[in-house]
Amino acid sequence: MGNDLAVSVKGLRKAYGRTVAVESLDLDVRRGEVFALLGPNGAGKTTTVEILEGYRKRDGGEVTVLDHDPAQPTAEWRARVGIVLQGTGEFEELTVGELVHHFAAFYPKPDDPDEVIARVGLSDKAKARTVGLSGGQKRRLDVALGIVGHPELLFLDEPTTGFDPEARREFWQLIRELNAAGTTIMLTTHYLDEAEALAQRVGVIAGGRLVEVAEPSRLGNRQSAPATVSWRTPDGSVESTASDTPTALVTELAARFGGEVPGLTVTRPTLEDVYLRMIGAGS
Ligand SMILES: Nc1ncnc2c1ncn2[C@@H]1O[C@H](COP(=O)(O)OP(=O)(O)OP(=O)(O)O)[C@@H](O)[C@H]1O
Repeated sequence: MGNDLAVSVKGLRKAYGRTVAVESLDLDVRRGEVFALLGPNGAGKTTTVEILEGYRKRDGGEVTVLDHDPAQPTAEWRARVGIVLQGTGEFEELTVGELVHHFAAFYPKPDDPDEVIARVGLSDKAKARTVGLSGGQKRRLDVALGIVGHPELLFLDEPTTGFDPEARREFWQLIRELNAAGTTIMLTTHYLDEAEALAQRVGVIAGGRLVEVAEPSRLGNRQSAPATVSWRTPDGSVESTASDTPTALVTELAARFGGEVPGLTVTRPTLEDVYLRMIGAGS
């Protein structure tokens, strides 16, 4: 059947000896979406993603990636899946241009390597040896190598770790452009703002199990969680109340104060608040 899921996982299990890394994991990634997998260190993200990429064997469960079982990878299937690896140090003597052209040759229908280099913002470094690139530039090169084969599905493992704020913003823009051009993207990240900025849906994994999948704004019922309304009382102390109807409360406060409410703030739980609660680390 023509499938609208790029990734389908049911009851995935993987153990390393006595360490159960992933247990009873169900997960879907829809074609065309950016899906972010969030979770603390050791949660099972890399294990899961490497099983999906066809680089680790699972112990149990059903897994389909682009209508194919990744435990039986074929060259044709691999060409449809892009993987952004962390660093390709063994090619340090090659230039950026040489390396991207070299990788393009592995694929049946690659994109134009020079266009890919431009898309990741490395045109002015095309003739530079990769050994001399900065950390952020190396990461862009990793992305170029991951996308030059024109993948339908792209895996990114912690793509912006070590980036400065400007490089992160530029990288996010690149991911959005790839996604707008039709690439399905699955990324793992420790950055909640990154998941919120990029992903249509976020999966939170903890202790090898999927705790929740939701749009970032809906995670942990964030939107409908009570708001905390705070204000300063006439004696100078700060009063705080959790309220399901903050607008009504603010209106009442405005009437009580005859206009401006001193020190007024209205907040809802941040993505970080609900995330920390989910993984059992909240205060
Ligand atoms: N090759 C391996 N051999 C033995 N244990 C492993 C191996 N790979 C992972 N593990 C264990 O499996 C569990 C899940 O690890 P995994 O690398 O999948 O987590 P992660 O969510 O990617 O973590 P991080 O955010 O730190 O990268 C951990 O307890 C880890 O120690």
